[in-house]
Amino acid sequence: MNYIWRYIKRYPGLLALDVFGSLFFVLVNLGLPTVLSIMIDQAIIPGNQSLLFTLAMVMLGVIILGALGRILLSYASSKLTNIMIRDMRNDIFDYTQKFSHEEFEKIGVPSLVTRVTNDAFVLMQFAEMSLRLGVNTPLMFLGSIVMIIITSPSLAWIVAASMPFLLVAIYVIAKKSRPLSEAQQTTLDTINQYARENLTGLRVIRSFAREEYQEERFNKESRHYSNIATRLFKLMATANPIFMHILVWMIVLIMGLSLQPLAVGELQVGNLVAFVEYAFHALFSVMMFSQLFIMYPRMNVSSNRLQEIMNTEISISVNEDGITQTETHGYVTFDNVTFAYPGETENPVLHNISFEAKPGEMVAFIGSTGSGKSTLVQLIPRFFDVTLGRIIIDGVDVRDYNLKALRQKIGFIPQKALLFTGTIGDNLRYGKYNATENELERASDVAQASDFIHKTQERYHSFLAEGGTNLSGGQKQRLSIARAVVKQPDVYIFDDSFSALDYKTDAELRRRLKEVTTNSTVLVVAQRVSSIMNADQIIVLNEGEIVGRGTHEELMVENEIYRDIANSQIKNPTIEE
Ligand SMILES: Nc1ncnc2c1ncn2[C@@H]1O[C@H](COP(=O)(O)OP(=O)(O)OP(=O)(O)O)[C@@H](O)[C@H]1O
Repeated sequence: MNYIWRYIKRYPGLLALDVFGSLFFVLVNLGLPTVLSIMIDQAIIPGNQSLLFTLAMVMLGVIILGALGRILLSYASSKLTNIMIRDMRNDIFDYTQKFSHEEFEKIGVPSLVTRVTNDAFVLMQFAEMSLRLGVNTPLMFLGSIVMIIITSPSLAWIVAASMPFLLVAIYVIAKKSRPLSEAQQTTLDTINQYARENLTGLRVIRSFAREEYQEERFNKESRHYSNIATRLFKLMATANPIFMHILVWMIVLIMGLSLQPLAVGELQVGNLVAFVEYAFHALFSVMMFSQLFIMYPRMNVSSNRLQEIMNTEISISVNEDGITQTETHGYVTFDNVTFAYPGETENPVLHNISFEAKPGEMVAFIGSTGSGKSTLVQLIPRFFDVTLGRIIIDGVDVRDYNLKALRQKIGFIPQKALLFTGTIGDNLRYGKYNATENELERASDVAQASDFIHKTQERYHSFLAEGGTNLSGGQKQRLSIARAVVKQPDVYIFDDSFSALDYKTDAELRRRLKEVTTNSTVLVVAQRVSSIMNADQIIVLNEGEIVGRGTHEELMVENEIYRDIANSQIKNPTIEE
């Protein structure tokens, strides 16, 4: 509730309008039974036509005012909830932008999506309901109780006696709904996860002919969700008949016990009608308010899930006041770096890594799969922070930089090329939004991407489908390399980014890259010896440790692991450039 209130109180004007609409609505609705009572007792029964007409006009006026109050209330509550949810979603989105990989892994991307969409929607429903019912139902209840006592104190106990039945029913329903709501949201996370996996992994699923397995897995979870939802709906559906039952019994009791006071003239017919109406309003207010109470656990679950995002501590801060300028550009030093993935401190995946690289140099990393090559280079832009030791760029520990300034220095080309929806030009300008077409042309030329770009009808204006699915793996990799070249970073990091290229293109691309990287440091993770044999320094990793370093020629003589890797590949004649 606090979480919703934090957003709603930002708009006091709309909140005041909501309260005003509620007050108006309550006053008008409390007035109606009294007008009706006067109408029956003083106009209809004595046959006073002119008073009847006057009171009918008063009633019409009251009804119109009531409708205006309701319109005002609906306007204020829906506008306020819409603004609230917009602000809430924006805040979450902005906050998650600052998340490091650790935070994303902790919550999980599918769960984040469910939270921002579904959980936020639950909060929106609750907020709208609270604004619509939160003020007018308690007021209506109190007002009705006062009017009940005024109208017929001798019958008031019947209303009081009905209340405990109503309150117990509300409590039981709310209590039972909480675990169901929790289970519902968690199941939705899993459904979302399966749907994502299914859509992104469509080709693999089809090639392994595992559609049925996927379907079964998805259907199972879907059935589970549907079962929970049905139980929840059934529970909610029982609420209304129970409430109506209590209401009807109360009215029957009032009618039965009113015969005696009516007979002796203690009670007028009009008063009785007004009394029944006030009793109805009192119970109905509790019933309406109970909807909030019943929905509260569900809202609470969703609110906790959203607050969990906002309360997640960001392990790698943006460091706004960090260093933004350095004298040199591109000097990289690993000083005794040890790294363990968060939560796995017992088993570091990198041990005591030290090396240096300077502008104009190419340092390459090779080793068996899982030896820690990708992890090592991901520490430079601080996707994760080192556990022990330091990484120094241009004389400054990476943790002391303003994060944006640090990443500005780096051109990271990931293992899996990722492009965004938009034109080829938009994608190439991702790291330098004001790059000219000439710059794009040059970068594409270096990245061996010009040929296929020129073959497209609109060249740099050609549209790429989501994730670049209308391109081949090699084309995506070349565009991803061109994107980094456009940025002209101080440090290039190629994380196995040549793997989808044929040997000839790979060799030509590396030759051309030299032209644009004379003042930059190039770090290359590779599986193919041919991609790195011209490196100034090759670092051989094994199980997270450096087990060899030197040039290709030196390592071929001195290092058995390197020699084994190279020999297994040199059997392929195309390796020779
Ligand atoms: N996000 C992660 N959380 C926990 N452990 C991880 C994570 N990513 C990688 N690892 C582990 O870290 C080790 C090194 O992985 P890394 O991806 O750096 O190896 P690599 O040498 O780049 O392998 P490859 O050549 O197959 O890409 C592996 O044992 C891997 O299981």
